[in-house]
Amino acid sequence: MSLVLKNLRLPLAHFTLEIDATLSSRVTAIFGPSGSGKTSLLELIAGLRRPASGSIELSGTVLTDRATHQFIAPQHRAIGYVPQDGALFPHLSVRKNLLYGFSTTHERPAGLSLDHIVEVLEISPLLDRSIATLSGGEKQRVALGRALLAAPKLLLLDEPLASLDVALKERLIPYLLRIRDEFTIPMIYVTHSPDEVVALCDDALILLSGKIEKRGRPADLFEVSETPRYRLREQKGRAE
Ligand SMILES: Nc1ncnc2c1ncn2[C@@H]1O[C@H](COP(=O)(O)OP(=O)(O)OP(=O)(O)O)[C@@H](O)[C@H]1O
Repeated sequence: MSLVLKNLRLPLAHFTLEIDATLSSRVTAIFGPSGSGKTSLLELIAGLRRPASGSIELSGTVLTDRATHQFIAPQHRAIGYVPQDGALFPHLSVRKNLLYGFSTTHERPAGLSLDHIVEVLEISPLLDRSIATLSGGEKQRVALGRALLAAPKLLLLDEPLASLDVALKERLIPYLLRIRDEFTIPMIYVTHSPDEVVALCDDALILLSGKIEKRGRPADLFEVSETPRYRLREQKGRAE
């Protein structure tokens, strides 16, 4: 996967988002303080917003180019976007939420079946429950499952663990590691947490007032005082 963000500009309330970067890692972190433009950047990539100038190309396909007036609508980008709140349909069952993404796609790589994703995310006991009855962590797993079932070429995750308590975060990290390692879907992962960057990501962009302040390998950008617990749990094959 190669995501080329070329001279992208998007004026926001207090600054202009200005990004020029090529992303090609398995998991790229976008890290930065609140209001630094992380969600706005994901929305540009998803096609929910249009840049004032610049272009976005995903593995050779132009998604947006202001100069040539090209613009592929969000539903035709093959990009899975899990916004901060998960955006599930609250009145539908877990199964129906999962199948919503499933029914809109045609091509399906091996492994991206309903049964396999339900197994990986351990959500089979939840299938007939309504979304309204789920905990925060269960909803996050269903939102991930729904996005995966649409067989995206790229998965955008906006602070998927932000609203969860520490214990639940630790329980969900192994599921994200499984997604990273079992499916070959690259991810862009927005977070405020250095721990999550180090546990999950191969490349990290630090955003400040809409500009890339720093970029590098997570271990070079963040101090890790001890081996992350997340990794140890994954190696034991535990994902409770
Ligand atoms: N539609 C908009 N028009 C103008 N300004 C906007 C718009 N949407 C967001 N902003 C502003 O742009 C800045 C960046 O917002 P954004 O949501 O991208 O930040 P963020 O880094 O994702 O923040 P958080 O970590 O709090 O979610 C903020 O100052 C926000 O108020």
